[in-house]
Amino acid sequence: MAKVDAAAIAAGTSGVALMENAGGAVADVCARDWRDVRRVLILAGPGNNGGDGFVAARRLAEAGHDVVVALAGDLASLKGDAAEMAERWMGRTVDLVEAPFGWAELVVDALFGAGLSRPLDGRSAAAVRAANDSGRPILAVDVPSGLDGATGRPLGDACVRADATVTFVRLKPGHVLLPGRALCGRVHLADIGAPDSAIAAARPAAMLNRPALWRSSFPEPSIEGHKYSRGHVAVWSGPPLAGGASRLAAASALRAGAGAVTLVGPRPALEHHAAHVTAVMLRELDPRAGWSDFLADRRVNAWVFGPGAGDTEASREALDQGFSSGGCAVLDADVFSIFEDRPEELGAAIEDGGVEAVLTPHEGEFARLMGGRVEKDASKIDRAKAAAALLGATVVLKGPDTVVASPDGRAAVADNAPAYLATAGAGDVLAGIAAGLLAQGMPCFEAAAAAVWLHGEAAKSFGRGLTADDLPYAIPAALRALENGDRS
Ligand SMILES: NC(=O)C1=CN([C@@H]2O[C@H](COP(=O)(O)OP(=O)(O)OC[C@H]3O[C@@H](n4cnc5c(N)ncnc54)[C@H](OP(=O)(O)O)[C@@H]3O)[C@@H](O)[C@H]2O)[C@@H](O)CC1
Ligand SMILES: Nc1ncnc2c1ncn2[C@@H]1O[C@H](COP(=O)(O)OP(=O)(O)O)[C@@H](O)[C@H]1O
Ligand SMILES: [K+]
Repeated sequence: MAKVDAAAIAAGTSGVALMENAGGAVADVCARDWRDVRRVLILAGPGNNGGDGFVAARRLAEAGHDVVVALAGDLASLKGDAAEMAERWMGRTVDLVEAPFGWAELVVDALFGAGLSRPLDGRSAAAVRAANDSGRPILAVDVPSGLDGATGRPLGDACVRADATVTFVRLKPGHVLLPGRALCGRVHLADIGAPDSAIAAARPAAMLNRPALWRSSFPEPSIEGHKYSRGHVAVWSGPPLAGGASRLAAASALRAGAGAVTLVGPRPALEHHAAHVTAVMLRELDPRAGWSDFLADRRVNAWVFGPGAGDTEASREALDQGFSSGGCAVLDADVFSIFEDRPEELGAAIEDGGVEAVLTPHEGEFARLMGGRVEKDASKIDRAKAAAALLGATVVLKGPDTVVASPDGRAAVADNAPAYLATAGAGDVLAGIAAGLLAQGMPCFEAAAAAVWLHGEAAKSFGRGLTADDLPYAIPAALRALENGDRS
């Protein structure tokens, strides 16, 4: 944002004009979201975030509100645009320690924004705690004070827990990554007049995972097609009594539009599968020919390995055969145990086999696979990107804020998964959807991002009470939402 602001100013929009628009947007949200509120307390910090607070104070007072500004530090030490805005504020200013929380009906947090560089301490930390404990609604300016906008994590113990946040120009990672997203409340994005050329000057760290990112490569069934032209997915089945995971993946690949899906495994496992599946095909693994022979069949376009696979000699051998067969693969679950603390070897196997791979670890599996190779304090976006670069594969780092990262540096963050998607087997469904899309020819990053979005929409369409068994049945509703262009 510093780059965008600087480029906007260089292109002729003054810093004061940007700040006026920023503070004005804050005042607009106060008036719109808190219609009946009259008494507004504004906590103003020592930098430009505080400057936005002074603008909001003036604009709210002009609109008839009773406003008090509680300033951290003294007026004389304000600089630049913030000093200018403080000068234009004619109302009451008190010291931060005297902030009248009991009097206020709404608190505007303009203490620290993008410039926060260290944990809050002393009076700022005390004011933040008092604001959180006051029971008054809090509207944060840019980011809740104490939150690191680049990572979505508080820098220290004290952090504002806002009911809403007004940010400017573009969302920051901290507005979508957890716990930041929860600390921001409702997020409003305001245009403050930074020209597009200024925005283009800064490369975004990531995009929100929305259909616009991948819609153009989403597969459409062709009237001239047949089941195999819609793609054939092979799912490796583990041993009997661990078959649920691979069955969920297989059913989901079919629902995502693959023309055919086959579960491949030892006969005792297939006997269990046979009691459950109908449209999914079953193929007994030929111990002499093996998994690679099945994959070599030209009609297999994507394979899934990991859900319910087991970390056994047989599955290690099959995984090796998979790598040497090449093709598109979704690697999940037990693959991360097999390659525990050996991501370089996994990356080499992917590269040597010429495999187009999508890896879908949750945080625990990610830590197991990567060992200490990725800096744990880095943002979830940067951790996923680092792993994608090291592995030469698309990495889907799952959770409430699933990040999809490509080795080419692109990243997308999902914000559409409902909390009740955290249910056993949901990850197996995601692996299956991704494989179904890969088999239909979608490139890895796009297939993974589309799968994550459909997974979240499917869960939402079903609602609470969702189990992973329900998820494949909910995929058609997500596909309809996509078709109807509900989201952009
Ligand atoms: N033209 C623009 O740029 C626009 C900017 N806009 C607004 O400006 C905000 C960014 O402003 P900013 O860069 O001045 O940073 P801000 O968040 O106010 O804090 C910096 C001050 O805090 C201090 N400080 C840091 N950590 C601290 C700590 N723990 N405890 C105590 N002090 C600490 C730091 O001191 P230092 O670290 O240098 O010692 C510095 O004095 C942005 O979020 C948006 O709201 C909009 O108006 C649009 C136009
Ligand atoms: N709090 C949450 N909110 C929304 N989605 C979540 C949350 N926690 C996990 N998920 C999603 O649920 C799925 C769980 O997958 P995973 O951890 O592999 O479980 P399993 O191995 O049981 O299938 C992932 O897609 C993940 O993104
Ligand atoms: K703030």
